[in-house]
Amino acid sequence: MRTAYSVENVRAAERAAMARLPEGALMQRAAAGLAAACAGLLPRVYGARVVLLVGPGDNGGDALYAGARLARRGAAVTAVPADPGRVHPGGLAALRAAGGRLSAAVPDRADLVVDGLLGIGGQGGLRPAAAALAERIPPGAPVVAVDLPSGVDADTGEVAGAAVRADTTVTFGAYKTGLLVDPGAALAGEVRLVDIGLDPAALGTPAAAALEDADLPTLLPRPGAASDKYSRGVVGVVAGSAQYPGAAVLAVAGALRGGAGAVRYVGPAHEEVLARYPETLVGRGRVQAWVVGPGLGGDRAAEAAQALAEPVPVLVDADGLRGLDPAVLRARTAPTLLTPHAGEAAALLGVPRADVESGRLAAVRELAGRFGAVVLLKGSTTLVCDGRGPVRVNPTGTPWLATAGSGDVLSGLAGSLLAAGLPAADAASAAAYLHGLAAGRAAAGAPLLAQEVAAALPAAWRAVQGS
Ligand SMILES: NC(=O)C1=CN([C@@H]2O[C@H](COP(=O)(O)OP(=O)(O)OC[C@H]3O[C@@H](n4cnc5c(N)ncnc54)[C@H](OP(=O)(O)O)[C@@H]3O)[C@@H](O)[C@H]2O)[C@@H](O)CC1
Ligand SMILES: Nc1ncnc2c1ncn2[C@@H]1O[C@H](COP(=O)(O)OP(=O)(O)O)[C@@H](O)[C@H]1O
Ligand SMILES: [K+]
Repeated sequence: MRTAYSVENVRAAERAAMARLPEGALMQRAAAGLAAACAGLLPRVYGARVVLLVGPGDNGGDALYAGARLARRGAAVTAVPADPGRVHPGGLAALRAAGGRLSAAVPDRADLVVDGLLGIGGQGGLRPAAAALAERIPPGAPVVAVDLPSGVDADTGEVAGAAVRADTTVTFGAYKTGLLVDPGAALAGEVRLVDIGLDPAALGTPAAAALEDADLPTLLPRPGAASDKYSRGVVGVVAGSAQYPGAAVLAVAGALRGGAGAVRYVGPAHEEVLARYPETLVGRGRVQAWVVGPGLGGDRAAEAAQALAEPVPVLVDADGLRGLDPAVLRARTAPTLLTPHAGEAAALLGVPRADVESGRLAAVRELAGRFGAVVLLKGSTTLVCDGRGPVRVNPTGTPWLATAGSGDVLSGLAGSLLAAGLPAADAASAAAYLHGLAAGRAAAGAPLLAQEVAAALPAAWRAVQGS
């Protein structure tokens, strides 16, 4: 599990480390890691044109000390301060002593740009002087962000106004939440973590976590020698309509690949479902989890209400989410998993869709709290929140997944894992992980059909089991 921490917790761990280390040691470690990463990105350090964008705080200090190291190896280093009256004095002296120079304007050409405008001390959108420098980055120059791309909120990934788009982010001591969640994650590029000697215990509880391949084998169900189809779990799928029969087929496809022992389909599209998947049971009966919503069409609160009245885990998606009553969900004893995309989340919260897109972390937390449910918020970074532990951020996937029906496959898959007995947050995050992995493999750089995501699930499952 890759864990990320709040600024408050990172600051606390830094204070604890600083108390036992000589002054400036942490910044020197950060600068050494940063300089090494920059050197690795340059074909040759000697003679390379390196531009440092330098903010007024310690983030600028890191950039200046790293610049000094590169200058000592023969790079031509130019530092451009956002505020010439506020520059880290020690860093500036080090850069000057190493032969680096200061400039008021961003040079037109650079082999590497180091963004040291703002780190975890950034508040709100970039102020005009910093924004002006960010906008002057020479096109095509690789950009390395120091700790996080300036303009990205470290705790939420939110961006208010201008921000730096980095190819690589070198972050210190611990991942910050904003590096995992869009839009911040998309601006961070490849994130590298430099160990500066923070005590993991001093970091406290993570704010966010992302599964890795190695986490999956312990989460995914595996039938034992004595298993039968019922003990593996039966998942019921209430999906599809005359208008959207395909949603039923796709949700059943996901469910069949998800580890339950049997899939029971309830709805009008049974002929289409059976034609494609004769393995499916048809009609109501006992289940260990319900999936309600994909392709139901219109306002179908009644279907959702019927499933929610049973004391088994229920996943509610798509049309099933309309008009959901928080009081009904809060009164349930079995887990509820909601899987909205940004538009559905906005409708549930009564806010514009753009607010959810720009504040995904806040939205998923608010939904989980308000509905007393586990919430999987779909999108470019899928988030899972159970209202208690760290928010899970899904690291797999591809923009090719933004194709009709792929969410139906995800619902079936997650519901199947619920039926197999996984806790709702684990079912949701494991499903999102496998779904994204399968999509990436199946797309391989070309347009993707939702049914191909379902077909690629077994290979994704095998791949993580072998990790
Ligand atoms: N602590 C440690 O042990 C270690 C810390 N390390 C490094 O320190 C970084 C944190 O440094 P930091 O605390 O000095 O904050 P930083 O990110 O440089 O920004 C603060 C400055 O920016 C300004 N400012 C704020 N918002 C702004 C905006 N929107 N637009 C424009 N300006 C804005 C703000 O101005 P003020 O509000 O005071 O007027 C203040 O002057 C951290 O990310 C890591 O890189 C590493 O060396 C490892 C060891
Ligand atoms: N830009 C994107 N990058 C990666 N994945 C995406 C992106 N946009 C959407 N997705 C994923 O694609 C799926 C779309 O689901 P959904 O919106 O419910 O579509 P549908 O209702 O057509 O099935 C979700 O798993 C979502 O996380
Ligand atoms: K930065």
